[in-house]
Amino acid sequence: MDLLSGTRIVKRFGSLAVLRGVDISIRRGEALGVVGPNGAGKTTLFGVLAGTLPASEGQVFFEGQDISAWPAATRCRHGIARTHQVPRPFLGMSVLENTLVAAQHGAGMRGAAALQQAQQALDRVGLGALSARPTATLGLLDRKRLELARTLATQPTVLLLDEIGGGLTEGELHQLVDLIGTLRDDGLTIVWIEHVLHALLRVIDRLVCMDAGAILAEGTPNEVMADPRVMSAYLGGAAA
Ligand SMILES: Nc1ncnc2c1ncn2[C@@H]1O[C@H](COP(=O)(O)OP(=O)(O)OP(=O)(O)O)[C@@H](O)[C@H]1O
Repeated sequence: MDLLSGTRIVKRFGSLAVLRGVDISIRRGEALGVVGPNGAGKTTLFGVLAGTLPASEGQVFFEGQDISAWPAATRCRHGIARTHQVPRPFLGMSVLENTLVAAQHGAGMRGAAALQQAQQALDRVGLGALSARPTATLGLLDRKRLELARTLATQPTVLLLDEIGGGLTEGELHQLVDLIGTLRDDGLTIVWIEHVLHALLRVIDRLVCMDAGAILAEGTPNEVMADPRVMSAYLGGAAA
């Protein structure tokens, strides 16, 4: 059974149809990559799956249940967590405080349990020793780690990662990919939108390519990358 899926998802902004009947299935325990040219609708699809954007048409299912009407906070409590393309941690707070907020608001935890959950999430991403640091002093890789810790503190079943590799040096990206690989190996289901293809390919089992609000191709990474429609979508996107 799929862990998370969307059926015939349509999303319109006014008269603009940004998603045009997308069917997507995410299997429990898999790492699924999502690629596609700018404006393909990838982030919008994440919004619909996570519940921050209401779909205009279609349904979202999680663990066999129709969750289309669930608000984002309810979906988060049930284990659907996402990172954002532009993370917005509270810069005035410490690393631990930021993670604690996620444990409290995302997972509904309180007191010592929330604190323990936040500390474990920081240890898991390698930020345990920096928990007292003001968030504003973190470098980019550590901010990405913090973004992951904030999602882990909500006790997710599935992680939706939106271009978390952006802006890193090759060496930093390597470390981030290793970290995401350990989360996958721990059994988390991962859906990762990423333009940096070689990073994605080190983690994912399956790949989906979107273009113009629809799924153009899906399958093993090799199958999708060899699909001529995928190449022409990228060239078309670059020329646009
Ligand atoms: N709130 C909104 N109102 C109107 N149009 C929007 C809104 N959000 C997104 N769009 C449009 O929807 C289209 C798809 O955007 P989306 O961010 O989902 O694409 P994407 O595939 O994630 O692109 P990128 O790789 O550049 O992040 C774009 O044309 C974008 O301008």
